[in-house]
Amino acid sequence: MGEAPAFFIDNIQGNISNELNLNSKGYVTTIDVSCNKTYVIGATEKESTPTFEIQILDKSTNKWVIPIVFGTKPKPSKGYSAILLDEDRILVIKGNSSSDDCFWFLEVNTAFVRQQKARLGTEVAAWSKGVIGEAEKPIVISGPSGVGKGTLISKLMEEFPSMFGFSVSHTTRAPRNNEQNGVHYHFTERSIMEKDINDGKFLEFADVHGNLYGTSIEAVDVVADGGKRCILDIDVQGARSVRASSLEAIFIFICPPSFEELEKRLRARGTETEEQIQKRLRNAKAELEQGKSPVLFDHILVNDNLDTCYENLKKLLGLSDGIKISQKSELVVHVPLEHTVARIDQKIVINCGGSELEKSAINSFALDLSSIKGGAPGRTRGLNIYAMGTKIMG
Ligand SMILES: Nc1nc2c(ncn2[C@@H]2O[C@H](COP(=O)(O)OP(=O)(O)O)[C@@H](O)[C@H]2O)c(=O)[nH]1
Ligand SMILES: Nc1ncnc2c1ncn2[C@@H]1O[C@H](COP(=O)(O)OP(=O)(O)O)[C@@H](O)[C@H]1O
Repeated sequence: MGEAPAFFIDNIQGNISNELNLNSKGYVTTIDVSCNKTYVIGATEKESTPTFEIQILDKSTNKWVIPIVFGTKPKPSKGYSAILLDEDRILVIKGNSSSDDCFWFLEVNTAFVRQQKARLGTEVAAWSKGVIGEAEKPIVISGPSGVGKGTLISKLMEEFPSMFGFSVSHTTRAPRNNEQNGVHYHFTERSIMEKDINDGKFLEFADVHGNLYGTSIEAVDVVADGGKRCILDIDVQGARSVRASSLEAIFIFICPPSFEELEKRLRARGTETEEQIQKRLRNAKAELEQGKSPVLFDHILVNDNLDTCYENLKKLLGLSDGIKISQKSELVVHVPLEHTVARIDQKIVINCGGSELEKSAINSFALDLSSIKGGAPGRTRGLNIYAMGTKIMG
């Protein structure tokens, strides 16, 4: 069992404040990581915009290093606690915040951080927001161009608007007449997308029909943040990449009743030139071969009659017996400015103090980190909260 104080310093003196260039309103926490590095996490209010800054003191050389920081930073509060977990990430608990915004992880030696350190040859840290509970498994839908993936997904989203959200992919292809940027795709340039891929922002990407397509980690997280189940419309290569990633999903392959029917639909849609249609049909042959793989896909649906196929899709998603009621708890825990934290194995005990009793029904609870998943550059999910030995969230 270790102990970490909840502390904030409102009058910083000496080398740390000089190096961090904090003004008098800054708040700073130091954490020793391994035996030779001290991480200084400082919240500043430069030009009235609060921000977090990070510096590392390498005790072996006695030098300060400013790391490249990935991920979305938390908005600083006036007090926070920090506790090192397994030498690879620091849990930062924001005071005066509720549980949908108070748990953040500063990753210092996770696989993602090590990968970026090796790529950039410099110190790297990465923020990841902690989220209570787990998101429902995303649904990956693949199949050749023109088979009806988009049509089926639109039907599902129309019938169950509060249940499903679409993962908006990035692509380098030009928008079609009816397509809106940010709704159907994020239309982008290859050089920008390649940089973001290198920065680790993509869950998967692939060259499809001569253009780059990819699912950003943010695209999937945004849907889960809204309490919805994410649907991905991606090609077979992308499905394979997601299968190999840490994201657990359900994989569905949509087949045409025949190759001739596929060609007919593609032409009837009227969105591609003859050259593009030929390219899509050539690729469809390979995709139909790979789509038969039971290792890759959990379900195969033949889209012959649209209504029948849609009913079958709903059936395998457990939706044919009416709308499923969301099991999400609405309970939110408040962590006050002054609190203490202590670590017991994979649990962090947060004591909010007696004075907060009236504000919060729970004045002491345990944050269970034994099932955390994901992490930078996305959210860290699977946190659970228990009050006085009783599980209340997650
Ligand atoms: N790997 C991958 N494939 C994608 C992504 N977004 C779309 N695709 C696939 O790219 C292919 C072409 O999509 P699109 O240009 O919209 O044409 P359509 O399938 O004929 O409607 C389809 O197989 C999509 O499933 C993505 O983010 N990643
Ligand atoms: N079962 C079906 N029978 C006939 N036409 C279909 C069927 N499903 C989809 N379509 C039509 O086929 C075309 C291609 O469908 P679309 O959803 O755009 O395919 P994808 O997203 O897989 O490329 C569209 O014009 C759509 O209306």
